[in-house]
Amino acid sequence: MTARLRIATRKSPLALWQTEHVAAQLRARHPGLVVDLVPMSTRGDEVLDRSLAAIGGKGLFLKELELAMLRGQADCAVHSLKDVPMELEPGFMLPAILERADHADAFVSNRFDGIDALPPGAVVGTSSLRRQGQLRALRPDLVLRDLRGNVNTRLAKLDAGDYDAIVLACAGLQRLGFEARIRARLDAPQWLPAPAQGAIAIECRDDDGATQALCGALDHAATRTCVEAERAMNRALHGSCHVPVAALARLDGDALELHGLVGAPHDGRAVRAERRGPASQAEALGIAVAEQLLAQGARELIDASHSNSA
Ligand SMILES: NCc1[nH]cc(CCC(=O)O)c1CC(=O)O
Repeated sequence: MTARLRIATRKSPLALWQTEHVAAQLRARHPGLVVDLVPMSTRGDEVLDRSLAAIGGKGLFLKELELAMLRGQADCAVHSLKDVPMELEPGFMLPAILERADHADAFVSNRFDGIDALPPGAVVGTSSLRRQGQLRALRPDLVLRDLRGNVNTRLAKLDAGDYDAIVLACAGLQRLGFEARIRARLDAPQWLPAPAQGAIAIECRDDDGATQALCGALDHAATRTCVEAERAMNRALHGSCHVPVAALARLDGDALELHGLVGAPHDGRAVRAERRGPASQAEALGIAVAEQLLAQGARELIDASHSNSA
């Protein structure tokens, strides 16, 4: 019998690119394996006129794909790990986290070279509270406007003249062939990405050993260690995904270094923390950095942005 693996995916160009990338790697690792894509539409993709928080959070992007796995229509699903809730649905696990691509955010503009070059009162598009908070902290004068939709849609809105600049993830732009649109990389330690930004994850049922064995071949241990610390920090700070939290862990031999930030999109306040620990204690490091942030008042900043995010 020919071994076959069906991968559920969202239909956005970035999701399809990422799933094709996983499929190609699986075929290379397992000669003879037949890998098919099962593209699906999710509520998170369809409802564009309301904020994600208002319609139920980022988990919406996963739900239909998880149902397909429960119904036996797909064996696994591919996600951007930064869009995966800190707590997975019971019955699911991540058999592989692929090697991280560029973790940084990108400043994209048709007129300006970077945040510092923006004139007073310039209009910057992003719906991410994390990006809004960091922009506000650097430049209280900027006008921040919502910008939703997939990467291609957001670039089109910039080109239509709706914004002076927008902020996107470098990884998504690079994957879709838009690397040339990156005017500046917004990078650590001044600017921090979303927890797990740039990392692709495969999700499957935790009772499906055959799929776990096939997908496990793509797991990248160093990336898993880093994102474990980042996600543990985020988990310790809140329950939902729609909060102004940023984190970046880097592995240097056996030493793991984690930078964390909580911002306030509305007034530009921000608290930061950083700490090093052994790679074997990634989760504890994440919790320790979260505690440092909470000791500086992070809870108040998170609650303030919640009450304003609708
Ligand atoms: N929020 C959507 C999303 N989810 C993952 C990426 C980029 C790819 C990645 O982080 O791996 C993007 C686009 C963006 O933030 O610009």
